[in-house]
Amino acid sequence: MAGRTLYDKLWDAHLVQQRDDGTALIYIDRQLLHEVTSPQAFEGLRLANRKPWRLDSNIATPDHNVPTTLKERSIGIEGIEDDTSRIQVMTLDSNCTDFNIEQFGINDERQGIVHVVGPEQGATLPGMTVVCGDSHTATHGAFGALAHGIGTSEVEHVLATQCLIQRKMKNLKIQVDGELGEGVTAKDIILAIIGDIGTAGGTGYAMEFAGSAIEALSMEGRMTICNMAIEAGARVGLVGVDQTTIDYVAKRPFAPREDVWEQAVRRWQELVSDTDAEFDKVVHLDAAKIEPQVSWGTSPEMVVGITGAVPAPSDITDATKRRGVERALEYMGLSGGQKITDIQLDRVFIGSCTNSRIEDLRAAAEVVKGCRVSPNLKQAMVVPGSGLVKRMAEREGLDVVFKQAGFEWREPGCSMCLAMNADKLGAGEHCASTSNRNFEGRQGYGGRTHLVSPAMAAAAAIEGHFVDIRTWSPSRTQESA
Ligand SMILES: CC(C)[C@H](C(=O)O)[C@@H](O)C(=O)O
Ligand code: SF4
Repeated sequence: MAGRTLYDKLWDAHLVQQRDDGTALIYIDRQLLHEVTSPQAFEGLRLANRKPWRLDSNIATPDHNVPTTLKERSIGIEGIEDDTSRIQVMTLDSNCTDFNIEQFGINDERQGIVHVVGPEQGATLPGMTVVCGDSHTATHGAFGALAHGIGTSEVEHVLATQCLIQRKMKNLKIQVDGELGEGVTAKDIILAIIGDIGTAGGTGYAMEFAGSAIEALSMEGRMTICNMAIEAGARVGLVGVDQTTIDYVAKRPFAPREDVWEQAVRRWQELVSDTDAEFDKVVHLDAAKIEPQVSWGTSPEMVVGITGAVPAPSDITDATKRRGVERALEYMGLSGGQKITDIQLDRVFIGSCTNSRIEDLRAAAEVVKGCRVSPNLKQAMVVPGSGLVKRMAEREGLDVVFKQAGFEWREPGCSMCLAMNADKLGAGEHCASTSNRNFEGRQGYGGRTHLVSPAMAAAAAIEGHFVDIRTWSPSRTQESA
């Protein structure tokens, strides 16, 4: 028998029933819930007079609609000024109480973006199936877990039955070998991959990231990469389990206790693709060739290295492609051929489930230390991914570094990643953002998003435009400003 991929192994281990029509029933180990996609699911349970099948498999936290200013947060749910947001967060709260589901509520220090909270708590473990009514659930695949987003009716189905109807995907391997250059990060790897294969490149596949460059990454870096698998069209991103995975999980609140730990580790170590496993498609990338990336357009595949330029429509022969680029340039207020380093910024956002973990904040703080945010910016903000990330950062003094440089230091949540709360871009504003989507209006009506790594966002905040982090030296230190 041919070897199996990691995805095959996870699938086989959770298969309840294969049906003749190609669909299958799989068992779900963990469901994460947030306020946007759960209300109708709970309502459905209520109407059918059903109870959750396995209470302790569910964990909830509000993230999309929570305000990030201390002023609103200190009051709790009642303090949320926006009516829709307040109702959403309140509804999650009362549903969790009614159905007896564990929630890290708005004033709980463990609250945060669901994809930061799950792994941080050890609620995401190797070998699990993890679902959430959220497309960035792919993040959790960094642990060798089969994780993907689901729709609200499926949230209800999982609550009620602990199972999900799925079709098996194909296997795609993204092999990234070699060493990253100084200042080049996991975010640049995934942006470069999407730039290469396009936003449909992974459609229909479970996408496993492998190779020496992936193995060298921390869990934070691997999560950043799997987080954006969905932006490459794949619902599932995966990284095989190794010692880095196990070290991260050890002693987390929801991790297996001491008496079963060794047993769990032995099972987890099998969660890698067999050496003779066959993938339906393999893509190779050389890590050493990846530059810090900046997206210039309205899709994550519209991305280029920092030394590059915005494409000129006149160079594009394919008419459909040319029109797509023209439209994106018009929306973004950029001209063809413009150098990336010439793009002037209005705001800088460091946060989101892609890049708001402690390592991301450390990387950004390292860059801004002793510098001043450019006076040309309207705002530069740092939004930790969870209350625990925030506390850890504050213990390390990172909040002081950011504040002294002129950044706002906020409370945890999705924040400016998408315009579902008070943190928004104004029309026409350019934002260097560490998030994952740059669609039209994503960060606010008419807003213009440029996706970058935390280090690149931090340096851009100091200069007011993009710079090459590899060669940059700050023009504005705190002494000179
Ligand atoms: C609101 C939610 C359903 C959505 C998602 O599915 O990803 C959001 O988190 C996003 O990033 O666009
Ligand atoms: S941080 Fe952004 S991408 Fe992540 S879950 Fe929230 S809105 Fe979605």
